[in-house]
Amino acid sequence: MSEELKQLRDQIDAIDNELLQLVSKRAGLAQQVGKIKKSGIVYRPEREAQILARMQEQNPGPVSNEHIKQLFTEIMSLCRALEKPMNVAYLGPNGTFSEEAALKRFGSAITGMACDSIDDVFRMVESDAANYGVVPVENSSEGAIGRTMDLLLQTPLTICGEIQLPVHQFLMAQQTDLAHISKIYSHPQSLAQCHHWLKTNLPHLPDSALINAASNADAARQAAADKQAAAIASHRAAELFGLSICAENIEDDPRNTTRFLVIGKQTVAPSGKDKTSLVMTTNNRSGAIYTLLEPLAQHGVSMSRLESRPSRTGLWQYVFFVDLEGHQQNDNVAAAMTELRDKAAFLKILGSYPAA
Ligand SMILES: O=C(O)C(=O)C[C@]1(C(=O)O)C=C[C@@H](O)C=C1
Repeated sequence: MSEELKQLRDQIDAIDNELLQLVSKRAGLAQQVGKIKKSGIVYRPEREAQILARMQEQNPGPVSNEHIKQLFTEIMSLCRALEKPMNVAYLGPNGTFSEEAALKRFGSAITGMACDSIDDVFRMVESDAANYGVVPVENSSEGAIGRTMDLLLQTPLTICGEIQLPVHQFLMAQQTDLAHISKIYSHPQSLAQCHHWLKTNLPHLPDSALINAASNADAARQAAADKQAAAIASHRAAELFGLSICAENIEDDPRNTTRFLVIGKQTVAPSGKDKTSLVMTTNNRSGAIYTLLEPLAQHGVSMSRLESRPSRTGLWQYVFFVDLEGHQQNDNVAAAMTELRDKAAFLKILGSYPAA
């Protein structure tokens, strides 16, 4: 070993020793914080969001902000687990984007609970079998996930956070020669998201060779059992099922992103950069939606999302899902909510939480 290499490695060893001492000291402090928390609620999304924002602001480089965020998410994950172990439910099986979203937010020091359906994720949290749930709510190219929105309307749970996950799709099979692929399994949304790529790169495949699977991970499982089949799924699914990657990032829109919500039983304090989600109905008079949006404009509250869903209680009646900038404890949002309560036929605040 050259003298220069040895000196550099000696410095890295010394820094690792210091890092270990610092991480252990931090974990000890988190344990003390855990003992002070009388409510028993360990996870504080607003505090974690503030720490991550500060670390990214102060990041001197050369490590990217994305990697700094991952590193500190993982540090907080292990500190949290020392305060109290946490169960997080998500749409399974393992290897789905929902699992990836859960790990992105909570880090790896959690017990993941893969559920069979979005309904089951809600049920697990409602019955206290899981502390939190992670559910998809919208995709940038395919739109809203209707089932999640319908369940949000009924549930007593609150939204405690959001996760934006860039969705990269991979074509995977037991071998990498595209000419040998005679069918492709995937979730219908993923097949739709890769439509153009499939037509261009696998023109020999008829539409009947594109087979719907219950999830992308299930697609990977089926491809692992059939030499002529491929699957479109996440990179993690390829690892889990021992498949080779034939093509990467095959989604038609490279900005393709899915937004997930964290659902739980707590109200989250303001972080300084928050969102508030609510659902409301009009009294069905002409101009009624204008009446509902007017208080927002008057109090200078910006709306980042407006989505309508059939109400299921009457033909051509709708419920409106609205995301606002700000926390319900902020003066302008609170004032707009007070006015909205008078004007809306029904209003439910789903939660305020740190903006992703
Ligand atoms: O500050 C707290 O409340 C802590 O419990 C510490 C800590 C952390 O590791 O910094 C851990 C869990 C919480 O979600 C927030 C922050």
